[in-house]
Amino acid sequence: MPQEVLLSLKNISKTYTMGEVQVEALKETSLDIYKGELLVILGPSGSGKSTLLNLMGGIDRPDGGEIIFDTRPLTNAREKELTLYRRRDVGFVFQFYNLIPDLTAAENVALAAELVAEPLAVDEVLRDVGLFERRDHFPSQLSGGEQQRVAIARAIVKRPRLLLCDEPTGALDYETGKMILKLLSGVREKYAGTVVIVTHNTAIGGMAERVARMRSGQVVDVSVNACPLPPERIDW
Ligand SMILES: Nc1ncnc2c1ncn2[C@@H]1O[C@H](COP(=O)(O)OP(=O)(O)OP(=O)(O)O)[C@@H](O)[C@H]1O
Repeated sequence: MPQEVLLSLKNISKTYTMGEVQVEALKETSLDIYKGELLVILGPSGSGKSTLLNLMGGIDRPDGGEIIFDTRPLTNAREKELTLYRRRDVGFVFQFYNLIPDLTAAENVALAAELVAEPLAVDEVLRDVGLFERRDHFPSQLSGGEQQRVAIARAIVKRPRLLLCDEPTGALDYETGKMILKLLSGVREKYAGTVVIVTHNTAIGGMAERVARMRSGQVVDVSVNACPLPPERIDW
């Protein structure tokens, strides 16, 4: 059965200008993301992974090319439309959690829930990530792994159609990193979402259904993983 495309990036370019210097972060590159898949994007530092993820999530706009979410073109969308896309359709998980420090775990999640018409129940999601008991703790009272679990809860409470994770294990030790990958895999199964993970850690590619590899601003290879491994079986 042909797979349906959720997000299509066609011939995307992005150049950053810093004073006199221009950095071509993406060079006419293309990638489709299928509905319901777990896609891992691998590449060395500076290859353009985060830039691509930010464009996917409507955080930034390309200089050239086309981005289509389902049937909606995002490339020339008005700012308001792009804001609604970010709020309703996309969940983000970043390397450094980005929680609001003076809100508790539950309040961080509840704030995100307010952005959408039909969120999941905050307490249910906190249970899913194993943090219900610590719902009234502030980020500074939580470990890195726990903060990342709150960040995942905050992302999925909106029931996003697309969950974008930028180096979600990058700041965590091996065991905690694996626990976070297991959690991402579990929430994806429970909520049947589409998940994209960007990382330089090639081992994480083992759990993906497809792996896209980036080099120097381009997706240079996309491969299908016939037997994705459960997160507990990957090693680095
Ligand atoms: N806001 C910005 N301003 C200027 N240059 C930028 C900006 N963001 C990214 N770049 C440059 O664009 C290129 C691609 O960066 P990007 O962060 O997308 O790569 P990456 O593969 O995610 O790298 P890393 O794994 O180190 O995060 C790099 O050369 C980077 O220095």
